[in-house]
Amino acid sequence: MPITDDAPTAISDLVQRAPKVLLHDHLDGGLRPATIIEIARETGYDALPATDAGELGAWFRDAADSGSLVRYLETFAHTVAVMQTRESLVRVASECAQDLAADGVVYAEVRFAPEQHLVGGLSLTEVVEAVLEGFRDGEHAAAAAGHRIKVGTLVTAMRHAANSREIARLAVQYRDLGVCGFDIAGAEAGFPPTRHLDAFEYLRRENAHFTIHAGEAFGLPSIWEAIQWCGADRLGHGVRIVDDLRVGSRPYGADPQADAAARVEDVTLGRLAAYVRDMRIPLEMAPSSNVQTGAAPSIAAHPIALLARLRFRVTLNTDNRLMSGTSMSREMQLLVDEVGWGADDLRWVTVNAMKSAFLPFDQRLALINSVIKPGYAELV
Ligand SMILES: O=c1[nH]cnc2c1ncn2[C@@H]1O[C@H](CO)[C@@H](O)[C@H]1O
Ligand SMILES: [Zn+2]
Repeated sequence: MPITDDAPTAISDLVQRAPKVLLHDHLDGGLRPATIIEIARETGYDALPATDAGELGAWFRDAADSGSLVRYLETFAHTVAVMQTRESLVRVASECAQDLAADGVVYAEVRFAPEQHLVGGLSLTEVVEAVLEGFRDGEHAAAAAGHRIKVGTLVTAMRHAANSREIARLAVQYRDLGVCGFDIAGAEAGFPPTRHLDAFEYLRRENAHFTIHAGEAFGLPSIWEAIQWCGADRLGHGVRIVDDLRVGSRPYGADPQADAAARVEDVTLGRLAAYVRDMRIPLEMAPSSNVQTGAAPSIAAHPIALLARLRFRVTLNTDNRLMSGTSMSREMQLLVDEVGWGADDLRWVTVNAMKSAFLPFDQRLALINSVIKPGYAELV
C-alpha cells in the first residue's frame, strides 16, 4: 500500500490565490514529465521507465514513496540524465520559474547540484550560467503571463562527494549574479555535515549564506553539527528536532498522532530545540516529501503544526514537486484539510519564509509589505 494518498487534492480558491514563498525546491526534482520525455528523445536517453507523461509522473511518485531517503534519491537518476546540455538546463529552469509563478509563488530559492550536470562536457560555470539564464527567461515569461516572481538560486554540493569546497567557491563567484546561497544534500546517514566543514568555514569568512539538509533521515546529532559546528543559517527539513521535545513526562514520538496534537503547555524543549527556537533558525519543512522518505508518519501527524504552535521559525516547502506530485498550493491545502490550518497560518509561514530568505533585508521587507501582506489582506 502506498504511504501517501494518490487522490488529487482539490485546491481551494483561497489557497490558489494566496501569495507563496518557497525556500526549498530542487530544480532536478521539479521537471515536467512531458519535458523529461522530450529531452530524453532528443538526447538519446533510453532508460526512462515510461514514455507517457501521465505514467511517468505516476512512476516518480510511486518510486519515491518508499519510506527511505536513499531509495527516494534513486529516482533522480532520470531527471539528472536529461539535464546535461546547456539547452536542457535553460529550458528546465525556465519552466520551473513559470510553473512556480503560475502556482502563486512570488519568491523562490531553487537549488541544484552543479557537479551532477557535467556528463555532457559542460563546465561547472557553464552549468550555473545556463540555469541562471533559464530562471531569468522564466521570470520574463511569467511576467508576460501576468505572474510576477523572483527566483534565487542555491548551489548544492552532494554530501557523499568531496567537491563541497569547490562548489562553495562557485556560490561566492556568482553571488551578485543570481546565486544567493549554498546547501548540501544527498543521503544523510553516514555523511555528517562536518565532513564539509572547510566549505562552511570558507563561506562564513566570505559572509555568504548557507542551509544544510539535516534532521531528515538522521536525528539530533546531524542538526547539532549543522548549527553548532557548521553555522548553518537554515535547516533543510529539520523535522527530527522533535526528538528533543518532551510531551508531558515522555519523549516526543511515543504516540506520534497524539504528540503531534499536543498542547503547547505540555511540551518542554531540550537545549538544542530551545536554541533553534530562540535563535529563530528557519526550518524548511516539506510535509509530503517527509512522509515519502519516512521522516514523518503522515501529514496529520507531521510535526509542522506543533512546531508552528510552539512558534519555531517554520516555513512550508515542496522539496521535489515531481517526486511528490505536489506544488505549494497542494502543500498548503493538505495542511488546511488535515491539520485545520487557515489563512492566518498560511500568511504566517509565508512571512516566515520571506524573513528567512537569502535576499538582502530591504528587498525582503519590500516583498512582505508590498506583495505578501496586501495579498493576504485581499483574501479575507
Ligand atoms: O529531501 C532531500 N534530502 C536530501 N537530498 C535531496 C533531497 N531532495 C533532493 N535531494 C538531492 O539533492 C540533489 C540536488 O538537487 C538531487 O539530485 C538529490 O540527490
Ligand atoms: Zn531537499
